[in-house]
Amino acid sequence: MGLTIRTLREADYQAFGDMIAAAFLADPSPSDAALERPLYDLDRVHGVFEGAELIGSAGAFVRTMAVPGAAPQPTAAVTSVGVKPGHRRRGVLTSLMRAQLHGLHDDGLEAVAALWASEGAIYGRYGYGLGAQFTDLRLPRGAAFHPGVDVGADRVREAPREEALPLARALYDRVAANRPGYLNRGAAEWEYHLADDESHRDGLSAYRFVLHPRGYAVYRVKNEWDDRGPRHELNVRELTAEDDQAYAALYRYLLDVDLTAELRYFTGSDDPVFHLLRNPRLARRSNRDSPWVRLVDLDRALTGRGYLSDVDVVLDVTDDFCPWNADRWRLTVKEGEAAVRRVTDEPDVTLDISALGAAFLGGTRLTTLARAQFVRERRPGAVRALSHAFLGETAPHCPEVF
Ligand SMILES: CC(=O)SCCNC(=O)CCNC(=O)[C@H](O)C(C)(C)COP(=O)(O)OP(=O)(O)OC[C@H]1O[C@@H](n2cnc3c(N)ncnc32)[C@H](O)[C@@H]1OP(=O)(O)O
Repeated sequence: MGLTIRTLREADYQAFGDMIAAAFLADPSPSDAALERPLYDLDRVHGVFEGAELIGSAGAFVRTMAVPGAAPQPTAAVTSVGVKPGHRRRGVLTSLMRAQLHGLHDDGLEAVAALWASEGAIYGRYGYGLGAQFTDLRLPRGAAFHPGVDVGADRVREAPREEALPLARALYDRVAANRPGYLNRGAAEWEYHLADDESHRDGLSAYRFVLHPRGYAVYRVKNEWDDRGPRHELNVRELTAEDDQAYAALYRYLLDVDLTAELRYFTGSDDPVFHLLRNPRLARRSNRDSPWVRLVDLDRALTGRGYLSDVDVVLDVTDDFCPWNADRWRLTVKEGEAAVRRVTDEPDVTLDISALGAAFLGGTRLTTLARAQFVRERRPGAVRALSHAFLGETAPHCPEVF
């Protein structure tokens, strides 16, 4: 039977939830389906049907994402990608990715798409590059800071969710725009991000909220007792602060919670807490990939971010999946202003669109990608100059999975 592809309608929502659950080897959850419904604009979820049966989907939330040196950019936050078991390796995902990326290009709203990949080998073929890495960080309770650390005198206190959430939201809005990789969050996104009924806790406690006048943290506790007593694990969901003193004060508080043995936090790869420690070797860190970034429209994406230095290079870009990007482009950054135009000049650098996606948030160096043979230099010095211009002041990080 032939396959058809179209965007979803309200009547498809239940089948969509059931199909995604089946794809992720989970059981359908009516409460999750209700929680997630406000997040979706079904016009932006593509479905593949075999006859009347929905067998695959790919959605995109409309969000903005902070980028280096410029205002946040509208970003397609790609989500709910799945194909039913039994229908795989017949090209369904490829047809979904094509419909989605070509649709985004036609709509002209978002020049960039980003996603969290379930498996690392899936999205490179569609022009996504590894845009950031996050760190699974573990610190032992009580780990001391170096003697120069100032945690200030402001009180850090715990507060009920109803009191803490509005303050956390306001604070997040103030800082997120300047943190590459952070997404804007409306009420529905906050509800989803901090969903706290039993099924979301994975055996851990309810969320606890910690407030500082210029920051907040949210954590859960995994209870564990052994023959030497309590060895609870404090799982930080989010720690956000407006300045370095508040940041250090919140970490100090979390590191000193009685009964715990270890703090665990999926944090940014350059989280400065490593340098706050008197003995940095106490930190155990392992890095993972995500989010992955895809330039939907190269010229709009590259002019929508800032650059660390001026540069003038001709890029020869390949893009098998979105052919409108495959061309020679001159990127000129002068006094912080970027211009991008199609040219026929000899190229300085040859690269695939996925390398530009990887470098877009300012965390993955193009010089590193050149050493990994994703980027080829045609004019000596061109990759170094381009790589420097792309760097951000901090490593990008996306503190939420979408
Ligand atoms: C943003 C997100 O939501 S990430 C979540 C992605 N979803 C999941 O992981 C749920 C479980 N998995 C699935 O639903 C499916 O296996 C999918 C969506 C990953 C792939 O769907 P399929 O329809 O089987 O993919 P399709 O047949 O179009 O494959 C396209 C290519 O990708 C490759 N591919 C597909 N899945 C994988 C994978 N998990 N790892 C490596 N390669 C893969 C295929 O081999 C094929 O390669 P080829 O073009 O060289 O032949």
